[in-house]
Amino acid sequence: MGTNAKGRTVMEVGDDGVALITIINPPVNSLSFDVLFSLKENYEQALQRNDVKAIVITGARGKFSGGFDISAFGGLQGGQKGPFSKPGFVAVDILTDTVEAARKPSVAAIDGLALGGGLEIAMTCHARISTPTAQLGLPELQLGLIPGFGGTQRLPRLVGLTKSLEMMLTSKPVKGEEAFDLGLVDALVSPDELVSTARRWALEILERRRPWVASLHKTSKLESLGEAREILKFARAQVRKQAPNVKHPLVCIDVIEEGIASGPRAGLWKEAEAFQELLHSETCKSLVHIFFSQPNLQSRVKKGKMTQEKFDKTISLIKGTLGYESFKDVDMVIEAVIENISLKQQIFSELEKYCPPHCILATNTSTIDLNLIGEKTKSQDRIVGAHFFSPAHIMPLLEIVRTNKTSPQVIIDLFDVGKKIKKTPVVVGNCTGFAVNRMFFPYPQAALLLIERGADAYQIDKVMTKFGMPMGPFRLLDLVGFGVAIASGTQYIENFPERTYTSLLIPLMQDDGRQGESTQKGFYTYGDKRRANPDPELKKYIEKLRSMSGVDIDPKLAKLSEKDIVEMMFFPVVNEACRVLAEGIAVKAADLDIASVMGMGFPPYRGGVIFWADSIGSKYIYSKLEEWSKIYGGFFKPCAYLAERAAKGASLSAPLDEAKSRL
Ligand SMILES: C[C@H](O)CC(=O)SCCNC(=O)CCNC(=O)[C@H](O)C(C)(C)COP(=O)(O)OP(=O)(O)OC[C@H]1O[C@@H](n2cnc3c(N)ncnc32)[C@H](O)[C@@H]1OP(=O)(O)O
Repeated sequence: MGTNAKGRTVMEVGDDGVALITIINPPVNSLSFDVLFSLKENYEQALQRNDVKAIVITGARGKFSGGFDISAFGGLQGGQKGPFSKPGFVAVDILTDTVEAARKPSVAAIDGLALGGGLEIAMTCHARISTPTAQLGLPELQLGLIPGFGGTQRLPRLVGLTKSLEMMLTSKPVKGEEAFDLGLVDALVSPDELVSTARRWALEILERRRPWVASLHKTSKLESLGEAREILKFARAQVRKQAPNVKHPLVCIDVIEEGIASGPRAGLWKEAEAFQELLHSETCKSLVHIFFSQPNLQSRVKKGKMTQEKFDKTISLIKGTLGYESFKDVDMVIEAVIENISLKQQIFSELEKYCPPHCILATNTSTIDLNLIGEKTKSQDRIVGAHFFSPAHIMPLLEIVRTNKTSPQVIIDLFDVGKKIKKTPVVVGNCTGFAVNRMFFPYPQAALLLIERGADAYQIDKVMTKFGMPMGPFRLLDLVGFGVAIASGTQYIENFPERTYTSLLIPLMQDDGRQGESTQKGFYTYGDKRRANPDPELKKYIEKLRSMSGVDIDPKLAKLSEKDIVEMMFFPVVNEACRVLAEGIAVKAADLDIASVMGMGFPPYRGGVIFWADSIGSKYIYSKLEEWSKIYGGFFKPCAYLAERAAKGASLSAPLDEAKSRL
């Protein structure tokens, strides 16, 4: 997890009288306590030495710094004390009163990354020189925090309020080129000229041939207080709409406002206090857990819009064909036809005939057991699941499914392809639904169970989006289409009959020509711009269903609170996730957390399904499921894993010693 090396800075003083301080803490030169102490020591020494006229700060191996060492948050959250737990020690004592206020000028020489605390150090320097491709940003909000080393005060003063809000609230970095246009950096140079230019620049500042700017006191880019308040008001409204469940973006806006209204030093103190408080929040703990659970983050950081040129080039690489002739030279095939076992079996027999013997034969099935798909071939060592999530160009997860016959080389090659196409691959074992769909199959089923007994479909969807899901279960069923929902539901009925809730509502609606969004009618009706409108006719189908099945309205379910809905929707998901863990389909709980966030859109600030469940406690979840299973049947019955953890009062994520991993 994170950086284990403690890190340091080194200082070399050149004949030109410039002290070059280099941050060294691979792989991203994060700012551990040791790095910060060493930076402070070297800085103080540079200020004292008579042979030092100016200072340049840079990072080793082409990376300025990836920011504060995130792996140290755990210790701080656990109550670790030290100088850094004193609010303002770094932001005010070191960076503002020592570096920015120094009698000797400093310049930051930035290549690779200057993120979070890294950029905040650079902004306390009196100028910044960057390479055109470096990434500069304050991504702290993606960790449930706000910038803590003065970033909330200096960024608005360097790039203006609107742009700084955008950079902080979206956590997206800008490239050196854009940073130059914005005024965040003072010059762009190639990596081999970086340090020499920065040295010269620092001396020119000393000689007053370049401006000596303390960013904290710069005012030229700031709007008047009245205008600033309007911009901040608009930002607050946006944040309340887009992220209603988290408070740190609003805290960030408050802190920025304090600096504009009461002066930057007051802003620094407010920032320091707010940072300490947010560090201990559940949101921060959840998002840090997600950060360390994912194998590759850069795709998100780098994600940007595609240029027309890149689009044209990409499209030109795609070739269509109606036969198998051209398959003789391919290295990998990913089959993605509908969920029909005999069709898939036929395709794999044909692929085996036409593709070369080394070719990887992958299927994008979301539910069907791979052993069945490959049953009619002799190539079972090359058969693997490459399960992308809809919409595939947006959802970052790639579930790589292996059977006990898939060769390790095939897994490694597919993993490599996954990373190359900027997905987050997670290797899972083979079973119906694999890890993600299996864990989430109770999600729409719980919703169907509830509405048949009197709950309101549109309220359920609303509560789920309020909880942070991208959409509720009924909107999701409309999106995937009733054909797919019935096909995958059939897989669960056949494989897990004792706990699959069988509802005839969707077939009933389908018989009436409703297929979901594709026919503009499902649980919702759809007008222009894919807008989903609640449909009063839904009642008619539910009543018909009740008369067919004999299920009555349950007065309790007809007036569920939001908390009840969340629990009845997600505890069955947690229950199935426990089975997935117990069977070794996923190796560790963190894989299910990341898979639930990246594959199903579970809110990252809740840390993933298992992390969230552990914040509630296995005992409570078990007792609720047990209670509901007595009333509503096997769908809610808690599994043995959950029962055991609840009995021991143990967390669900603690490593499993008894169950053997299938991987
Ligand atoms: C007080 C301040 O305001 C507070 C802060 O500064 S909070 C920190 C702000 N910084 C960030 O949020 C940056 C987080 N890091 C990233 O976005 C990406 O890691 C990156 C863009 C720097 C590099 O991406 P990429 O090249 O894909 O490499 P990636 O696999 O993510 O990271 C390489 C390793 O560095 C670790 N790492 C990256 N940034 C780190 C950080 N700030 N602290 C500790 N470890 C970090 C990763 O966990 C990973 O470790 P691993 O190899 O053991 O899994």
